[in-house]
Amino acid sequence: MLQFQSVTKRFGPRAAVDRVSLTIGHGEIFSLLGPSGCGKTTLLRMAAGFESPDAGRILLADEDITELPPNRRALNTIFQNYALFPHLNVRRNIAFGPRLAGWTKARIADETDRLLHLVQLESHADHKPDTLSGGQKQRVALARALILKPRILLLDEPFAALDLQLRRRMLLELERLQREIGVTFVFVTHDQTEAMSISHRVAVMADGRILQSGTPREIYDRPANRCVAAFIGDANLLNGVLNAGDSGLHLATEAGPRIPIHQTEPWMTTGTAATLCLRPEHLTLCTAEPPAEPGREALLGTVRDAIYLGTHTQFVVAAADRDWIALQHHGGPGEARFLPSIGDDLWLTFDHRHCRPLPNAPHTTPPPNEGATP
Ligand SMILES: Nc1ncnc2c1ncn2[C@@H]1O[C@H](COP(=O)(O)OP(=O)(O)OP(=O)(O)O)[C@@H](O)[C@H]1O
Repeated sequence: MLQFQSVTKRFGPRAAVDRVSLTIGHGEIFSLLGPSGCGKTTLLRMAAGFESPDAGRILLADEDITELPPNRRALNTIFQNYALFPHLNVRRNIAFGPRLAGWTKARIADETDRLLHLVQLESHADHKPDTLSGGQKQRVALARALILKPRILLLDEPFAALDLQLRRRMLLELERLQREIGVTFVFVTHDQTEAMSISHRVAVMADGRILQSGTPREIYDRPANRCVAAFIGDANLLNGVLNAGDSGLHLATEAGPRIPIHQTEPWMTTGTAATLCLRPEHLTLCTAEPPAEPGREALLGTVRDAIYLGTHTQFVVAAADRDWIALQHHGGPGEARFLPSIGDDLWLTFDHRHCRPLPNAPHTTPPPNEGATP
């Protein structure tokens, strides 16, 4: 549906977007995720036609739109500040685009009613924007964009100004709309929870480049490099070096554990500095020293911190000269789980199979025309 082909945009000497290639499919909810200044908005503005690339092409349903002005592109953009007309009521705000496009009165009335129903604002049709809540304004902005039936809706941090509960409701609403009308949504966000919870696919950006694109699960379970692992979710990231030993390639970490590598990848050469990624839920805490087991690591440590998270507690455990993050589930009713207190000595164990060796450099593994997928 929307394709970026090696797109670059410079502001002065610096590339805000650097040779980005990306394909977004029809009906997808796709998120561009990354830290502030990584180029997400610039990429979105180029799709909308508000910026033009210095190099590369942008295609919409196979048509080259790189040089098309914004009003000739079959897409619509919603920015964070809603941009509703304050002097028009909700109904007239929604009907504004169709009026300008010269639709008949009957068609405008029908379609406006349909959209009011879709965003569940029938009872507010006569209200002015300044009497609406943030979430209601956002729904009007959505209806106003959707009435023109864009093939793609671009949303730049649309929910940033909303509180957590409203944001959750809006995300559910968007998912419902997507199911009902099949529009392709492209989101820009720096909020990984938002991106991971709603998107079919996510592209993680840094420094104008796409580090990885894939489903939220792929990105969480198989981050392409250290930078992605650090940005998405909590992770224990251990520095190390790849070494060839008697039993094959392994990652010797500064913290001590030597992790055998069973599946080698092209970047894994002896002497290469690398990172070991171990997610907190894969660490187990126990009071007694566990029996030695091949493929399982056990370290003696001390609890330094505990954060209660409702269903889980997150522990920070000092062991082998570093801090480890471990997530312990509280278990169901009647289940007695080991939940230590700050200052307790304990054993921290993990399985080598849950350790993921990652390249340190961000751009080591991208395939030719796409962000790096695992
Ligand atoms: N019109 C402009 N003129 C000069 N530099 C710009 C312009 N627009 C963006 N930039 C620069 O390009 C880089 C990428 O900006 P962009 O707004 O795309 O980032 P972003 O990832 O959307 O950030 P944020 O999440 O903070 O909005 C930044 O370094 C920014 O300062």
